[in-house]
Amino acid sequence: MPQQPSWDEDTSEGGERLVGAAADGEDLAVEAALRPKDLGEFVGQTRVREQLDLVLRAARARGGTADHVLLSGAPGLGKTTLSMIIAAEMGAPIRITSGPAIQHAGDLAAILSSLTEGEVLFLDEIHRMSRPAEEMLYMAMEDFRVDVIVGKGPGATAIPLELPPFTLVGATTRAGLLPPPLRDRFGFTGHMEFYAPTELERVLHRSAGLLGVHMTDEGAAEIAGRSRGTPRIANRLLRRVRDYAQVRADGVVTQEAAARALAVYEVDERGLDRLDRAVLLALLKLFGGGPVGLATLAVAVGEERETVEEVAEPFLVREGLLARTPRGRVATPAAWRHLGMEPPQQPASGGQEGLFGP
Ligand SMILES: Nc1ncnc2c1ncn2[C@@H]1O[C@H](COP(=O)(O)OP(=O)(O)OP(=O)(O)O)[C@@H](O)[C@H]1O
Ligand SMILES: [Mg+2]
Repeated sequence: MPQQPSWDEDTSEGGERLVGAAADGEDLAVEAALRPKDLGEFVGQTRVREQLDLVLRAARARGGTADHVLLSGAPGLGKTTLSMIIAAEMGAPIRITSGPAIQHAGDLAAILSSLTEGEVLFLDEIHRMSRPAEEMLYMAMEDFRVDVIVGKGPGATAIPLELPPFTLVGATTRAGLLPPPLRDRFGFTGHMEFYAPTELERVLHRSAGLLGVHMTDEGAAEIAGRSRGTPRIANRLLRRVRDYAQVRADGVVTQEAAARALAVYEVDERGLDRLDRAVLLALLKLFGGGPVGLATLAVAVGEERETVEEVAEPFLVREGLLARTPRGRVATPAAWRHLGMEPPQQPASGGQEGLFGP
């Protein structure tokens, strides 16, 4: 059975985890300063960047408003950043709101009717908008018009309201949850991928420059490898390593300082933290690599079932360390090797032959 990617892996932990992808309070405070301001500064995402560049250039050349843009991808990959870049590149103001903030269609009508021509409306977590608001948005996106309903029951009347042309930028961690009629109304959809280590090194060098931190190339590589493909995590780890370098070394972020600092914070070379390793270790040591049921595995690590399933597993699956099979959780040979053990020659129990190919 194919694994459904789950991008919401870190939403349940309140951002307390050093390698959690959701923004915590400290992130929010520094992120504004670290956000790239234009497409040229935006690292990686080559395809999305090139496509978006064309969309925006063409719109500018026509002297018009850019098509509506949908950005999808895991937390911390740069959706909010890109929405601000879109506005900056168009020389347009940006209005920021989110799906959960729009409870009633009236809330949306109020926002839409106050937009100025060419303005960018950023709708974060667009998959969490209420149904009536969503339907109002369809018409607004397509015809730049909304029907404001006045009154109730049989006497209710719809008053049409013209809107100035605007660009909607929607962001979602779950593109699959968007109703097709909504998805179809975006002229351009950009899917954000996880970043390669070399791209994260560039993000880190840029951030170190802005924060006034001295960092060697090796230091950047060490942090990048532990950042789970996510710029937000890379920037957060950089701040922790900077602290360590200040207090225990000469302030320079070297490979050694980074490795030692992140060992203190229990983030290993591959970006696994204490919980991730506890899950793998239980799976290997107590259950011979599985298969074992989720409930049993959760008891063995002393965590809630949901914590194991939603917090630890998505990254382990993504890294190819753990597989979810109909018979239970199974460790891959890579998991054994990651924890410094030899994978067993024979499959842990019968019937697993062929699970990982020849
Ligand atoms: N391509 C990039 N180049 C440089 N820095 C980046 C890039 N993408 C993201 N960042 C940094 O990562 C941080 C998080 O990015 P951002 O807030 O845009 O993520 P997001 O996709 O909106 O996350 P969420 O789903 O949690 O809202 C920003 O502070 C920004 O500095
Ligand atoms: Mg965001």
